Amino acid sequence: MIKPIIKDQQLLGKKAIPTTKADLPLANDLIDTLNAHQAECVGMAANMIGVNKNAIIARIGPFNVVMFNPQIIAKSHPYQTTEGCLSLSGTRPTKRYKQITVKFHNQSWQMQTLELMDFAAEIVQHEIDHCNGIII
Ligand SMILES: CSCC[C@H](NC=O)C(=O)O
Repeated sequence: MIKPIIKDQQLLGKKAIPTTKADLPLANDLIDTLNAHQAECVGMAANMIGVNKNAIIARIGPFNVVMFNPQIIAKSHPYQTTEGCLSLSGTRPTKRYKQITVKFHNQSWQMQTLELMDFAAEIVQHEIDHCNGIII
């Protein structure tokens, strides 16, 4: 189901609760809501759709990749960039890493590890920040 986007900075400032297998259906709302905003958005965290759980979605090339309890286990090549967010007006400067390795439970609740670079890595870092209550 398409959910409204949360803009309340106090709600978005909370650290997300770890997900369990019971949270798998959340993937459908993340996919539907991201698809509804595909013109202006490349990723979302569950708290942006009103669910304070540790889950994100990222558009990686043609794929919508849902990650439960994503964790960055390696990162390299820091750089400065500027990002915007559906939950925020304007843009803000931030530090990101060009290359990351992220570990997560996928939509079959299997542990998966992905190495990501450039924009895909940037999206995942942005969404994991949301799960930690950090908005850019
Ligand atoms: C480059 S990272 C930006 C991610 C952002 N999504 C919001 O959480 C968006 O604009 O889609």
